[in-house]
Amino acid sequence: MIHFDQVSKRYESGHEALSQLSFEVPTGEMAFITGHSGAGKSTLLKLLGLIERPSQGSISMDGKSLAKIRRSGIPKWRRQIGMVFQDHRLLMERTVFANVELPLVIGGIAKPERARRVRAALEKVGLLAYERQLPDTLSAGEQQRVGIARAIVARPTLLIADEPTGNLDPQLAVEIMGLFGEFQQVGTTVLVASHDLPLIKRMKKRVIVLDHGRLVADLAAQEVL
Ligand SMILES: Nc1ncnc2c1ncn2[C@@H]1O[C@H](COP(=O)(O)OP(=O)(O)OP(=O)(O)O)[C@@H](O)[C@H]1O
Repeated sequence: MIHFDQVSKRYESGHEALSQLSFEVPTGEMAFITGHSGAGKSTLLKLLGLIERPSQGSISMDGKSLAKIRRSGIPKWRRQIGMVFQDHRLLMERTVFANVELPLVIGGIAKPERARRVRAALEKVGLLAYERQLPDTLSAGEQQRVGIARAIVARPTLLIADEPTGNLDPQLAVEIMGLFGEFQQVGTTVLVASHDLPLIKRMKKRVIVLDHGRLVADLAAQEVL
């Protein structure tokens, strides 16, 4: 269970990106975070990844307060979270295999186990045949799938994705969102920031709507028409 309790985030510029945000996401649920540009979607996900800290309020996951995690504990925290970005942030001079392997290297997983898990993750996103290639020989959609494989390879309990389909054509976007749905089906909690309303409606998952940093609507999956 993720719990945001009266969370506000004011950047050093003085801008309040999130205001008194409270909501819960049960373990294993998939939810979209939507809202206009600047509504605070990325900020919300950054708080979960401990890329930013709240100015007020508290965030917890499975009863553990994120405020208690110090700087030295951040790498360990991030190992249980998979993060996907719009600009996938792949290492272009490393192979697809090496990119996906990276979180496992950082996590100290032994080599044979790494190879097994990397191949399982690549198979999941349909890219096993590409493991020796460099990312820039792949299409945009394929590169995004490498980013997703990297995010799930360490079997995170929480997957967060910030506009993961922003650069993709509609058909590819549907496929990528479908992949997130599959991860949810195997028990991962999935939070996706997106402003692609037609695609969100199609997915029929919970939708949390932000407006100028405030939560203005929270629709259960069955309310999404
Ligand atoms: N590091 C920062 N310093 C100052 N202000 C910031 C910072 N990051 C974000 N903001 C501001 O906070 C507000 C929320 O930004 P955020 O990126 O969370 O919105 P968003 O909903 O993800 O927008 P978009 O859809 O355009 O990515 C915006 O007004 C933005 O300019």
